[in-house]
Amino acid sequence: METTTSTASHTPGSLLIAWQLRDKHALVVGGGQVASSRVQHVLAAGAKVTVISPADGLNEETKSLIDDNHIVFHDRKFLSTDLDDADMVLTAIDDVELSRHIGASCRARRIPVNVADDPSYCDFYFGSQIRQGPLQIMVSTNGKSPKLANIIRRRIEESIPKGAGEAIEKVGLLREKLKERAPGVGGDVSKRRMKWMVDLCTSWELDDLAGLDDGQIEKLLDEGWERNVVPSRDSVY
Ligand SMILES: C[C@@]1(CC(=O)O)C2=NC(=C\c3[nH]c(c(CCC(=O)O)c3CC(=O)O)Cc3[nH]c(c(CC(=O)O)c3CCC(=O)O)/C=C3\N/C(=C\2)[C@@H](CCC(=O)O)[C@]3(C)CC(=O)O)/[C@H]1CCC(=O)O
Ligand SMILES: NC(=O)c1ccc[n+]([C@@H]2O[C@H](COP(=O)([O-])OP(=O)(O)OC[C@H]3O[C@@H](n4cnc5c(N)ncnc54)[C@H](O)[C@@H]3O)[C@@H](O)[C@H]2O)c1
Repeated sequence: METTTSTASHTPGSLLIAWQLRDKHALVVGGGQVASSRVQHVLAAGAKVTVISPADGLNEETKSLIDDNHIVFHDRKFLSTDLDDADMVLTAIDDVELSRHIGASCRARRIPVNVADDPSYCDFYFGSQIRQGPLQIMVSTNGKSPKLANIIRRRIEESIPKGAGEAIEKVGLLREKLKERAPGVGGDVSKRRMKWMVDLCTSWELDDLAGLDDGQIEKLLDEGWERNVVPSRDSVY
């Protein structure tokens, strides 16, 4: 009898988004190794971070994160009132019952929550992450295999072009200046801006974009944008 195999998954995936957490309140419950990784992730997103854990349960990394950053730290066990001003909750405690209780309370209050290692209580999962300046890459296996996410992430990391982060930074700067020269949303101005940016990004090498300084950015705009052409790298450098 013939059998068919399929690699297609019938369960849906997850929504991959870059969540803007700047100045929002992120509550981390726990102070061990997993908590320290969560704290680093939410700090990198510019969140206002609160950590709840008895001080004698903090590992060295979490301790230094608390010492070196603007983190509100409460040296005690979790209280339900801790959820009051939280925009996001991350639990990383070695108490499954309490973790689930916190997960369920967050759901009831519609606060997005991640309960480490307990997928059915998570509104979102963490993934294996790469950050190089403004470049952010996350590998998710949608809960199927965190270790493989880690391995695949390392391979991707090795293959990222060297100047990628710097190139993105410079193009970001250029786009800001371009929007100052040609402000407005939608319509012809947007169309022209987008076409010019696409042409520039596709015709220049990443390294050349990465090497742009402020003066060259101005030159690119004066001689390129204003004349509606994409100048060669050599004419700008
Ligand atoms: C990616 C990473 C991000 C991070 O946490 O920052 C992450 N787990 C990492 C490592 C890791 N976790 C585990 C191992 C042991 C080996 C293995 O099982 O593979 C290793 C590897 C190691 O330790 O080396 C055990 C584990 N994890 C979960 C369960 C429960 C279950 O599967 O039911 C169990 C079984 C517990 C048990 O058996 O008792 C659940 C989750 N772990 C997730 C994320 C979410 C899904 C991610 C995805 O979609 O792929 C999800 C669903 C929820 C969440 O926690 O957000 C980080 C790697 C970061 C990096 O190195 O780059
Ligand atoms: N997703 C992952 O990558 C991953 C990896 C390893 C472990 N885990 C899970 O994450 C959880 C935490 O792992 P860990 O290695 O950081 O644990 P850990 O034992 O090092 O730390 C537990 C922390 O919880 C704190 N804590 C305990 N009870 C508390 C309470 N009532 N209120 C506030 N804080 C409290 C302790 O002070 C301690 O800081 C475990 O449940 C583990 O299964 C997840």
